[in-house]
Amino acid sequence: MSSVKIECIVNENCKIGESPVWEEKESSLIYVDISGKKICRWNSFTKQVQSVSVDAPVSCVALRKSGDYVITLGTRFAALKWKDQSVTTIVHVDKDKPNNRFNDGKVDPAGRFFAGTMAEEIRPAVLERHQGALYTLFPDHSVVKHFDQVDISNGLDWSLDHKTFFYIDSLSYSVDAFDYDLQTGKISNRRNMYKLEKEESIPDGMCIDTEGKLWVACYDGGRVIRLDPETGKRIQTVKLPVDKTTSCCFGGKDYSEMYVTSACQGMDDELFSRQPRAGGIFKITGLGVKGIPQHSFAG
Ligand SMILES: O=C(O)[C@H](O)[C@@H](O)[C@H](O)[C@H](O)CO
Ligand SMILES: [Zn+2]
Repeated sequence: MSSVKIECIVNENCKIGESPVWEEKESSLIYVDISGKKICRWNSFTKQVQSVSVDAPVSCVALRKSGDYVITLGTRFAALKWKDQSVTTIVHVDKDKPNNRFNDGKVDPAGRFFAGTMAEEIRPAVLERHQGALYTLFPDHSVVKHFDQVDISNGLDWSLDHKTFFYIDSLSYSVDAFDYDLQTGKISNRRNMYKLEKEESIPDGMCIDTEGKLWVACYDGGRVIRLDPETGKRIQTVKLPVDKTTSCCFGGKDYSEMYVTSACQGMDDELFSRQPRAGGIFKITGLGVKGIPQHSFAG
């Protein structure tokens, strides 16, 4: 019955590919290579990748209402103008933590940019613990810290009714839920929604589909899993030909395709020779579900 097909659409070895975002107006997939320090744009018509190099780890990219993009660069929220390849700092966070950098981020349904930080890794998943925090950049460029003590700030998306915020601190091996107040952007009432099984390894990026189910990329698990937040159960597993799957988003025509980023940093030669597509970008078709367009930062 299943006609799930997986294709490597960008056969380049991102060190840490992350933050895939479908940009409808360009029919393109935007993503970053965190330690490769670049923002990339894959055009679905030409199949070509353009990129902008920056001077620090760039951990996520989001669309901006006024056009162009917002990014998290080192410990800064910044604006990126694609044409002139110019980057301007909006706000600096974690100023007292020189070893920190931002990690995953996403824009909420009201146009606020959420992103969290972490200590720089010594090697994958090995880092000074509890150094990260979760922040929101509001459209007026003010910043709020929601909580700290985070290991690796990841995941994040909102339920379709905007009443729940889903979040991952990777080293907790769980997907958490919060109550969400869309009016204020406040989160409360943290609880565990799903605990990863051993072979699923480390939860990383995630996205929601039009049925309200969550798709989580499993770092070192070589898969994306589909979770039902109502029951806290896994309902589907899709395996990929690389272990270090980092994040996922829906895109393409009608948002019926899933795009998955991956990483190769920290792999030894033996593993790399068995997984030469590590760090590539993958497209999954035939899932039979669709996603929703990403929100744009309103500031
Ligand atoms: O992509 C990210 O979110 C982090 O920046 C990565 O470094 C991995 O998640 C981490 O290595 C897994 O533990
Ligand atoms: Zn991540």
